Amino acid sequence: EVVKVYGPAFASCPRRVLACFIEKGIEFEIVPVDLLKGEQKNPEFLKLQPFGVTPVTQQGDYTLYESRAIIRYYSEKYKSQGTDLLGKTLEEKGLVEQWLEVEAQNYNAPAYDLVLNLLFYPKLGIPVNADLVKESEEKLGKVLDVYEERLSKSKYLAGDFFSLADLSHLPFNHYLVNAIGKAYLIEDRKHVKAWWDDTSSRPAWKKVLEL
Ligand SMILES: N[C@@H](CCC(=O)N[C@@H](CS(=O)(=O)O)C(=O)NCC(=O)O)C(=O)O
Repeated sequence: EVVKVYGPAFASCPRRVLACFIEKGIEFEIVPVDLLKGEQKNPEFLKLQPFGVTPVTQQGDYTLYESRAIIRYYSEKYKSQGTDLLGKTLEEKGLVEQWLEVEAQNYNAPAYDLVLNLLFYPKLGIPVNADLVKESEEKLGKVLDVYEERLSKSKYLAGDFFSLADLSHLPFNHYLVNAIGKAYLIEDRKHVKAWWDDTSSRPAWKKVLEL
């Protein structure tokens, strides 16, 4: 049954879900939500997502929000098709969960603050918080130093297989490298760069960028 994805196809968290769906061959339909008009704060939308952010998914009468919960649920539901994104053994699954949490708890906030300040605020005429940009850049650099060490021993974050943990980084890595002039954070780290070059060249991710 087709899964509805509420959210703009350019936004990072909807893209996290779309990348998963394309890797898994899950049929979806995008329901646009105009963030610049603040549609995500409409009463209708808040009924779906009380925090007023995108994405939300609906399949039949099953509604889910929080992009990382969505990709975990659908990767499990459709584990027998498309790319295996969860790992095979319990130990592999544990490492996928660990690096998904590292992304959500350590990588996301500094990456999000950089993208918000350097990409979206200028478009919305909101002043850039230069101190926060500097702090976020330093914080993200330290996080990526940990990734560099891990990726010097392992092709992907959870092991020798591409997983949700790697996929979860695609949207913000893409903006760092291609939209806000912070490519050096990725490209000056040999193994992080190799990881980015490999994961961003996946056909599924290229399809997301065409949506
Ligand atoms: N934790 C949420 C975050 C979702 C989120 O912040 N979405 C942003 C867009 S983006 O970060 O994915 O680009 C949004 O809808 N922002 C609208 C708003 O903040 O009003 C998730 O992972 O789904």
